[in-house]
Amino acid sequence: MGGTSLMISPKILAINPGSTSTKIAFFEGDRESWRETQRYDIDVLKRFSGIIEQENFRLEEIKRSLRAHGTKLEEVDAFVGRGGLLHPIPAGTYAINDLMLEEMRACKYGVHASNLGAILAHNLAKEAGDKPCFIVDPVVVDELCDEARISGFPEIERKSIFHALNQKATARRAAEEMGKKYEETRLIVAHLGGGISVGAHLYGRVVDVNNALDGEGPFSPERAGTLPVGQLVNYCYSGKCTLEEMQKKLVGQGGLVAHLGTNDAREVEKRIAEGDVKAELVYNAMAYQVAKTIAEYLAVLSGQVDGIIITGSIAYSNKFVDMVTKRVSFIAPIFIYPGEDEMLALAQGALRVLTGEEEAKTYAY
Ligand SMILES: Nc1ncnc2c1ncn2[C@@H]1O[C@H](COP(=O)(O)OP(=O)(O)OP(=O)(O)O)[C@@H](O)[C@H]1O
Ligand SMILES: CCCC(=O)O
Repeated sequence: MGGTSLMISPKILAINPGSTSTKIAFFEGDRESWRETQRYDIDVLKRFSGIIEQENFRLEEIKRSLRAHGTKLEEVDAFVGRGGLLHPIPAGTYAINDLMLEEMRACKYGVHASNLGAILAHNLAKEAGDKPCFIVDPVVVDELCDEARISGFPEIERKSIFHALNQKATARRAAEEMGKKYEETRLIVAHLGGGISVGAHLYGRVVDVNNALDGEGPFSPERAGTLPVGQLVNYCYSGKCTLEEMQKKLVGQGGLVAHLGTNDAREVEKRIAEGDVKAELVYNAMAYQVAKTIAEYLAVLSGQVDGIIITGSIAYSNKFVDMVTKRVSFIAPIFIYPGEDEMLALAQGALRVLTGEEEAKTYAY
């Protein structure tokens, strides 16, 4: 990959692939010049056997978008992609390397749309003239404390898989609002999206967090969350469904989808407003589980918490946020940051390296 010389206001292209879309944003320094969300028709995606097979298709779509915005590939100084499922790693900005690309392509640690982030960023960087390319705070960021790794079943160690990019970015933002450095704060961050992750941030490290991809934590619009394990085991052996069906029931078709047939929190609120009692109970239960998980981390942080951050798209809902905050506002001041700004977080991660504030880390496992 190209060397990284110090730059004042580098032009950065950030790429964030989701399961049915790719978000692209172009920055000069940390100022966004344009952004686009490319949404793909489900019938078009069906032509591909999996996420990785969509590489060339998405690449061409990104180039089309660059042309439409009058941005030449060669004028981009650096490329940054959302990182996917890799070996567990500390937080930070990583230079994209061959090992990472190989593992993402092979889906060695699992299939996730963000596996394409590094692959797309690398392709574009090469074509632009071997420019620097990075991933930032991928979903496998692992800063768990030793105790948090231990489950009561020695064959199974707890893992850290969560919305690291947005959790870290919003934690930094709250710290700044408090006039402190992120590394000086004790925070609890709840990311409420299609998946839900709640993390305990102790002086800049996420020392405990629910594994949002693997049946831990609150249930979410699409995921089942923590389940009574004995009943789960019995269900798995009941012959009622195959392994693949079970995996889908836990991630993708769990949570609100399983109870109410929709993953859309806005639709659920509409039904509640129309008097749907079941929708109300399930939605209340999701908020109850989020609040309960936040309160668990009060103990992780020994009762000293500077702030609770509520973020992700469901944080746009005053109704849901109120249901959570009424149970946890006794703990610490609440910061509400609706949505996520993963694009800015990606650009800022690249920028910290390009301006010399941080050194790019090397992925080597
Ligand atoms: N304005 C809003 N008010 C309330 N809920 C919303 C709003 N916008 C989106 N949501 C809900 O947020 C949830 C997640 O939607 P989103 O599009 O953010 O998914 P995602 O990007 O796949 O999630 P993740 O953050 O886990 O990656 C959905 O249930 C959606 O209905
Ligand atoms: C687990 C972090 C990302 C996701 O929810 O898919």
